[in-house]
Amino acid sequence: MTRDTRDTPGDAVGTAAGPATPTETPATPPAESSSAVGTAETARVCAEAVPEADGGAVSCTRLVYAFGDNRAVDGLDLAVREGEVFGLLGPNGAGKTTAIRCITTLLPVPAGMVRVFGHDAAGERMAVRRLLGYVPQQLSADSGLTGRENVALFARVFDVSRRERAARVGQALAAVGLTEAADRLAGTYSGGMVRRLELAQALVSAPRLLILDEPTIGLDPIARTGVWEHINAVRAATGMTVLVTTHYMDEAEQYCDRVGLMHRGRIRALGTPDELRRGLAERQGADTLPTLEDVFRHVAGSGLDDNSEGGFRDVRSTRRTARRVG
Ligand SMILES: Nc1ncnc2c1ncn2[C@@H]1O[C@H](COP(=O)(O)OP(=O)(O)OP(=O)(O)O)[C@@H](O)[C@H]1O
Repeated sequence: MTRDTRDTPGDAVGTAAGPATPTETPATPPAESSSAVGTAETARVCAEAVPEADGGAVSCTRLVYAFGDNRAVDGLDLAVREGEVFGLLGPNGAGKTTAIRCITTLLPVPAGMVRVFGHDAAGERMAVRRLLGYVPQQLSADSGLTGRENVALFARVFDVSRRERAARVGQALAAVGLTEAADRLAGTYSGGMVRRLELAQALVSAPRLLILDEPTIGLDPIARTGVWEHINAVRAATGMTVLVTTHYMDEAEQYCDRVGLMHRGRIRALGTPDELRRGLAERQGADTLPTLEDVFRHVAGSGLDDNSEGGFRDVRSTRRTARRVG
């Protein structure tokens, strides 16, 4: 198990480390993206894709983030409501991770606006970081430490008081079902246990917003279910908001209150999984209810077929993530 240097624990919890050094040029907001799938059909499906006025957990307004000429996030409007599980779906290279890294303050906000519980991610970075827990795609646990030591490390970075620390670490481990394995080296954990350990690391600060970037990638179905059960149990107990990216449509259907289908840097459709499926069935006059994947294909069109936005880097990243938890 190796550590990926793109997301260190400091990055992941976002208190000690500054944002990742940008290797990109700031972008200006797009008038209207040339890459947009700008059909009337899309416009109808996207009718809801406008941020709510206020009071939400996360709000992105015309967020743009570019790597050189590549607008990874291209005028993103997104509103996540307090207390919901919101799924950000999209093919490789859709811009999900980049958007999330702007929301977590690990990347700057070159154009547009990002707010987390009303705090400006550009101007109030520390306030934003204090409110969130983040499980990145890349490994954020150290195989040479025990589960308890890993979570304790995050508790220190999060500035959990020394008096409370041991109890909070124990609670976080218990919340993800790792009490018995807590004093074993993380290097001996299964893929599912590693993911639950990373969940405990993110939960130790009792965040109001938990952000998970592909939390179940590379896990078998039982381990995937286990991760979700623990997320849901914590959410039920605390009322925290969850923002999750996933490629798994079945997970989105089962566990997300609402989903945003992202493609080429923007949300192309937004709603509950059921609303999206029924909406497409109505538009197509279909007798049977389409799947969420059908909705996605309808919205993203041919862009999904060749994964045109997701090149070598994206595939490599996905495989590496899958391998390291497998
Ligand atoms: N550090 C980087 N340097 C250059 N280009 C990048 C970098 N990170 C992302 N990109 C590019 O930005 C675009 C969006 O990538 P991003 O990782 O945000 O997509 P994603 O939807 O999260 O994909 P995946 O599902 O594979 O994680 C892609 O074209 C990608 O190649």
